[in-house]
Amino acid sequence: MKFVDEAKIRVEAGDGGSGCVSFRREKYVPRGGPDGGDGGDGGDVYLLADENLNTLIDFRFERFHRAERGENGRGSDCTGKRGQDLVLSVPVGTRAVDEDTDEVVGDLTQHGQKLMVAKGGFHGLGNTRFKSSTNRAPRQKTLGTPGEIRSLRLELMLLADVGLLGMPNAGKSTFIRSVSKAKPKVADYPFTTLVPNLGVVNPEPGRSFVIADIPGLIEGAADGAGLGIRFLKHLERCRVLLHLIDIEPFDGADPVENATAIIAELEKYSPALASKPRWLVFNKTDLVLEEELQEKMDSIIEAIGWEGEVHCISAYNREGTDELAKQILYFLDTLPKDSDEEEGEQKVEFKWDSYHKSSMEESVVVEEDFDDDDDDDWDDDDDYDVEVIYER
Ligand SMILES: Nc1nc2c(ncn2[C@@H]2O[C@H](COP(=O)(O)OP(=O)(O)OP(=O)(O)O)[C@@H](O)[C@H]2O)c(=O)[nH]1
Ligand SMILES: [Mg+2]
Repeated sequence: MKFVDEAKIRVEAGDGGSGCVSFRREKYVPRGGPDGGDGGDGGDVYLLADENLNTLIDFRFERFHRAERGENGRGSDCTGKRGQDLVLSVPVGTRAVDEDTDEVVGDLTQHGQKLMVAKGGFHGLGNTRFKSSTNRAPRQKTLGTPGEIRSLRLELMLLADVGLLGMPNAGKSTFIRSVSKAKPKVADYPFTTLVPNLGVVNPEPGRSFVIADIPGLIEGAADGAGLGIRFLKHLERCRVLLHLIDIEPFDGADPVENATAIIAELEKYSPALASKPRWLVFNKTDLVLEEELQEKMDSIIEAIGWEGEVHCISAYNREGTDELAKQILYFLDTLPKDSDEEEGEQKVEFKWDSYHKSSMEESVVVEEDFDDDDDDDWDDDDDYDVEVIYER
């Protein structure tokens, strides 16, 4: 089963700054030569893989991203400043696809990997560059070339960070509805959920994780009862499991038996999965009187011999759910990352240099109405047919 998070964005690299036409004008320096500086290159747009991000949710809210334009050149041989690059952080595993051509721009597979997605325009040349023995007062300059504009589709194969475990009807789907935008079906009968659902939880701006809701387990699941354990494999790559316990099952079942059954099935299925960090979450606390709640929880915890973390929520009323989501986020931060050993920035080759060559060819302009207040005729042969061979 594929879970893909997707976002469409538009990236615009900065335009190159234009060259300048200017002449040195100074007392006691007659016939000062050309001194128009070059423009600066436009900034590029990069994607940077960041393992601290899990989803593309932020890109849904902010779609347009633009790098800085290069400054124009100025007189006195001043070169314009290069435009600043724009670096967009994306989760590791993101693939960038060009929306217009469906070409894969690149995959970001490792933390720190950097991919150029739009190249900044090249700078224009100032008139100093056109100086020659036959044309000592050139009035030519070139404009900067436009930065590349690209519509991108970012795709991310989602891996759930958090998996939900529990009996049918424990309220797993209700919980995922309360903390994310996912809307799996909720109903008061067992096995409402037949296929896993993923939800993106966004407890703090710019930070999020993915939670997976799988069909409920029952006793004997490891041997095929109910929907069996075939969905447990979806939890294998989760980093935390939440075991939801219905504190007041409406069919009168004993929460202790339910909880032990789940733990037993989990251990039977895979000791590795059973040894993952796991939190106990009591749900439907609204059905129990407040003064009895603690006592009830304590007795269940004692009966199953639980020593790990415990939380209580009412998924239906959204009580304690946001708090729990935040705690999960902080806990995920403390876990070691897969890629801790292999860090380092990697640049990926950029393929579209030819794009700029073509736009460069059209961009030589001549500044005809340049206000040259020096009326001497020391070099007035308007020699405009200067050949420009643009090289970086
Ligand atoms: N009173 C109360 N009812 C809840 C709460 N959370 C869930 N329920 C109800 O419990 C029933 C089952 O909820 P689901 O979210 O479908 O349970 P599930 O664990 O996803 O069940 P399966 O998909 O069948 O495994 C629904 O009728 C919910 O309205 C809660 O906090 N309080
Ligand atoms: Mg469900």
